[in-house]
Amino acid sequence: MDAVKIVNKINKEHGTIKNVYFLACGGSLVDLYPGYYFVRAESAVIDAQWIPAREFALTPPKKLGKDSLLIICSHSGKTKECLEAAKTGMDAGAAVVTMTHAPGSPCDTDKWISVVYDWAPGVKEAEKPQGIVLRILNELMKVQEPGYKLYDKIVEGFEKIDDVIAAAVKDQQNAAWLFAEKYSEEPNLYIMASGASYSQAYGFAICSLQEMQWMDCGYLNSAEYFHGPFEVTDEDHLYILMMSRGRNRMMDARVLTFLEKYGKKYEVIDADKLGMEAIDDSCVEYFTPMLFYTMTTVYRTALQDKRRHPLDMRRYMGVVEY
Ligand SMILES: O=P(O)(O)OC[C@H]1O[C@](O)(CO)[C@@H](O)[C@@H]1O
Repeated sequence: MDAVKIVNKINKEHGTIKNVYFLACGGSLVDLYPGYYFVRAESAVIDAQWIPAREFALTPPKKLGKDSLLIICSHSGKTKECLEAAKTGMDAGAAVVTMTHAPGSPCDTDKWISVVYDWAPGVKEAEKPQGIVLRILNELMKVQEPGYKLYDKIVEGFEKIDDVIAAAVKDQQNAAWLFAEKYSEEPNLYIMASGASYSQAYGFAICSLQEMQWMDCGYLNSAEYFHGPFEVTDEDHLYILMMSRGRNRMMDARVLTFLEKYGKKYEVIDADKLGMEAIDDSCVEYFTPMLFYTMTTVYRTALQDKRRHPLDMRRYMGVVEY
């Protein structure tokens, strides 16, 4: 994927981009959240919105127009909500970029800018949806914002993240097996994280556990835990806390302090203990969701093996009409 080429084309055809809409469904929507969060936190000129694709098409923002950019992801390339969102953007004159794993699918068309990504083991983070988005945004902000300072550190981060994640998998594997051994039959659990990594609490819950394991669970932003949800905390409730590295870590740390005092069953996946200090502090929070995504695959595979519940087994999705 050539991010410079993509941004040059957008720049030539649309001028300055003033708002970016991140649109998809389910797991693909999860992949777009860190990019949305990045623009929201780092850009002085661009507004960002992260919206389920169908909602976007039904209630398109009034601001949508030529100076808008849509970033859409559909792994299968044929989810109708995503195609509908792309059409809504095209009709409004916006720039549209789609990412898909399926070459030749309806998403992969020359009607708009289409990126086809690989998803095989060993594919670098820079070439997977989260990385593709961050690279495009890094180029876009470099071109549009003279005061933008993170460019080089992000490029450097991509050189390091794959090794960090590979080592982290080895370090966390045993903990994941033990977690599955202990909690495979747990009736309910909560997943917490914050900042850009909140996406991974959401994805862990809705994709890995609800969809792939049919396990009852909820997701929470660590920032919200003390505003209601903590009232259910006791020695019986089970939590998974993904502790980020970066500015938002203090919110996860506050949750941990509370769980240590009032809870008993909690699993901590800690970016600070998994090598993320290799990435520069100025941008590490935008790489941490890549680490946590891989961690969710380690935990869900451990659960699959222990529970003898195949990750690909579905009773509704793609099986019945809905
Ligand atoms: O990424 P796609 O192909 O548009 O598909 C979205 C669907 O795939 C999942 O992300 C994973 O099965 C679902 O959450 C969602 O319904």
